[in-house]
Amino acid sequence: MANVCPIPTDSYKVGFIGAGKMAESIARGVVKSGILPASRIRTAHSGSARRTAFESIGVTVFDNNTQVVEDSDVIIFSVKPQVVKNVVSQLKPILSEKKLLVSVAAGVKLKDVQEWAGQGRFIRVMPNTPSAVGEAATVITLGEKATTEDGELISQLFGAIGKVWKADEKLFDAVTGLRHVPSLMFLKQHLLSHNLMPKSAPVTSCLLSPLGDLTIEALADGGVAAGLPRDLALGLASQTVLGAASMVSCMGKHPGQLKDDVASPGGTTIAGIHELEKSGFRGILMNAVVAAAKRSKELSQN
Ligand SMILES: NC(=O)C1=CN([C@@H]2O[C@H](COP(=O)(O)OP(=O)(O)OC[C@H]3O[C@@H](n4cnc5c(N)ncnc54)[C@H](OP(=O)(O)O)[C@@H]3O)[C@@H](O)[C@H]2O)C=CC1
Ligand SMILES: O=C(O)[C@@H]1CCC=N1
Repeated sequence: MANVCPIPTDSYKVGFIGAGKMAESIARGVVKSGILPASRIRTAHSGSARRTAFESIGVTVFDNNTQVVEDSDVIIFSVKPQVVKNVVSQLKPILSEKKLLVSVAAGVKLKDVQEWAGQGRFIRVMPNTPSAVGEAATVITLGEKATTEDGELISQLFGAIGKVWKADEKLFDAVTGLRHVPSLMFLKQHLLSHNLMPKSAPVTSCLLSPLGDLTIEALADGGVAAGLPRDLALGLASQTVLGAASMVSCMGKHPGQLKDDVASPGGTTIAGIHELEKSGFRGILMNAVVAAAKRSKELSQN
């Protein structure tokens, strides 16, 4: 660790390589939390829509990745998993030991990014889009060259936008699987489409609680089946459901849009959603709501 240069904790700058939906969610949440001012966040993109999305929160948008790396202390790689290798390899000459490097790419192992970068202190982070509303469920793991101080800095940064767990990298596939099944978005979508919300609030609120409980328990069981310790699985499941509900309530976006923001082409989320749809998941929830509403009506007629 002789050459490690500590990141200046009260003045560090964060740069996103990849100005997409995940980077925007983190940047929005970080600025809103107050842990970093927008003036200490930067990214790069050539398209006007993505530039405007970041500029509207006060983030500096450069024209290229080199400017982002040169002007940042913490670099967050937030491009699609399929392009991480190219991007890291291209930036390799300027990824000095002074920088703290973070990857949020699903399914990309630390040993690979470390090899592509040739050097550097890497931390792998699996966040989710409720970062934007301060309700993320984030899991981090430290690469072999990252220091305890590096881990604390990243835990604090992501802790400002949600809950953070540290876990062994071998659990990351299971974490990703558990966290990206946006179940409550479907639930609310169908409560709304059946006019069961908000008019019949007593019925839906009675139902929402046990449906939420069952959803959390089922997600946690899935996490355990995929290899997560029960405590971690339950913590992630409950925070994920809370995050999904907060996004629907706070963002003013259609739940289907929020789901689309999470599902990458050929990615993990769409694979999970495909399974849910094959099992008739939305129909099951709709039937449960309609059956409970019908029973409530029967009881009121007694
Ligand atoms: N969305 C989510 O819920 C989550 C995503 N992740 C991970 O975050 C990463 C990003 O995902 P997400 O934000 O959804 O994807 P997006 O497609 O929204 O964002 C990726 C961005 O990277 C840009 N990009 C592509 N190539 C380059 C390049 N060479 N240099 C700089 N930027 C480039 C894209 O540009 P362009 O706009 O031109 O395509 C796009 O803006 C992925 O690795 C994913 O696994 C992790 C957890 C949750
Ligand atoms: O769907 C995907 O694969 C990405 C990674 C995690 C969330 N979205």
